Amino acid sequence: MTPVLDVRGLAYAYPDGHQALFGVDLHVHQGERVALLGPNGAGKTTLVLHLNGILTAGAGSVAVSGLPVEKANLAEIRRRVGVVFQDPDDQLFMGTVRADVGFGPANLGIKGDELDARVMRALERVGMEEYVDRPPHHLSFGQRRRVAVATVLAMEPEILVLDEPSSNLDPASRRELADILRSLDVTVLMVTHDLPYALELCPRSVILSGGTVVADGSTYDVLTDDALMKEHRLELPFGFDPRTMARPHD
Ligand SMILES: Nc1ncnc2c1ncn2[C@@H]1O[C@H](COP(=O)(O)OP(=O)(O)OP(=O)(O)O)[C@@H](O)[C@H]1O
Repeated sequence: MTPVLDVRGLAYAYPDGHQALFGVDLHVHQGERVALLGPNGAGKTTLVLHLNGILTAGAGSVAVSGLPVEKANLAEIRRRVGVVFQDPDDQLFMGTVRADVGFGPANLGIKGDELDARVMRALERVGMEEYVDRPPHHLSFGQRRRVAVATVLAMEPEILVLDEPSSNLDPASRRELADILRSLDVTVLMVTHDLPYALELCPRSVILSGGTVVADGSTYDVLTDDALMKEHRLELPFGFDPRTMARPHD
């Protein structure tokens, strides 16, 4: 089966010469939810920026459902790969929630009732349909993050990539977003430092460290490998022990 996301030997140096990725391999199949973990500066954001062609591979390749991420395919790649950035304000810039969520599909030529239906469907999936005619800047941070997820869902992507989805959310909003993400029938790659969130949501975790993949396995196995965790500066929150938790993915 062709992976939804197929990263092979990806290497990248920033223009200043800093080599951020050294031959990364990552294959994600349809319906998987995968956490991308790793210490600060590991290269996680650099990797994510290659998935929808914001950065171009120095060496190696990235393909989404068999389509190479390259200039000629960027419009289609950006429809297939929905990236939810850490700061929702990077994604919301229109006067109303409706206009923001409809922006991407409208650019694909969708209009009228079909556009309205797409917008409402995406907002319903994140529980924000009541806010459709509100200005995004009047919403709370957690509500703006949900709308940012809806802007991406409205494109009906094949893979949803989330950068730190739980950051700055209160515990109830964090839980509600987890419920939303679990309910979506979409492949998910989630960059996070929130290890309990990774355990709760993602059966599989990949650790990126120093620009290379150093572990790829079940989230439970990764988080309970004390030597691996220590070596790559990953720490569980005080008092949190996966061994004593219900194992959500068994
Ligand atoms: N524009 C840039 N120019 C030069 N080097 C950069 C640039 N952006 C990032 N880097 C470097 O590339 C490396 C990887 O950075 P990246 O942002 O991908 O890490 P990260 O894993 O996402 O970190 P964090 O967890 O802190 O968000 C770091 O050493 C960083 O300093």
